[in-house]
Amino acid sequence: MSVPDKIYISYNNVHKLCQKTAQHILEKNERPDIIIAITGGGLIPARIIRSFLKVKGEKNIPIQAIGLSLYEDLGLENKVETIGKEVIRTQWLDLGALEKHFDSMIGKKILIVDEVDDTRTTLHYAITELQKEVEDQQKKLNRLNEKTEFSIFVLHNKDKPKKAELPKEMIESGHYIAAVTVPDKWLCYPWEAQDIDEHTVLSVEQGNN
Ligand SMILES: O=P(O)(O)OC[C@H]1O[C@H](OP(=O)(O)OP(=O)(O)O)[C@H](O)[C@@H]1O
Repeated sequence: MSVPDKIYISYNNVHKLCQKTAQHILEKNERPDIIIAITGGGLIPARIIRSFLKVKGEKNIPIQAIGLSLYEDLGLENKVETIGKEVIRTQWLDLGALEKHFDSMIGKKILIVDEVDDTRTTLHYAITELQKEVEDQQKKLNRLNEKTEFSIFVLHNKDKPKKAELPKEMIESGHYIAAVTVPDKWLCYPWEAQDIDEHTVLSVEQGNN
């Protein structure tokens, strides 16, 4: 069967992919302490997976949002080709708010959530900068021996050559989780739909419900 040019994804499908991933994370006993959503596409999956990661007697997992945009998407001129510089921060962690839950991010399990891993530029930037953030805290507090565990969850990983890498040990240890790997096609998410009823019908026809 040929792959359609556009892949339609319903809200139901997003919900179930989050549920499946949460079960997987809980089975591995790796419930995160903090969820970091990459806005805007990571927000809805982050909120849904939090419900499925809820455990009786435990507090809700705090969600922090970071905003990352690719230069090309912002239409800026003088684009610098260096990886990392292709991304700009439009929003960053609120460490003050996090400190209401924990003393720091050091030693915590941190789940980064986005909807799609396309060229991997955004995720590479996110993990690199978040690791730096923790290292800075470790140096400041002289707590260099504690291990902070980062994981990534995306709904879809596009099967294509990537422009940037993720840490090798993250992939090898199963801390990179893509609920589905899809061909390099246009992904139509429900939150972008102008006509959600038609969108849902199309996604059901493609089996994405
Ligand atoms: O793997 P990459 O090539 O880096 O692309 C993936 C990123 O692109 C999209 O963000 P976008 O900037 O379109 O913003 P949005 O999430 O607000 O839609 C998506 O949400 C990812 O964050």
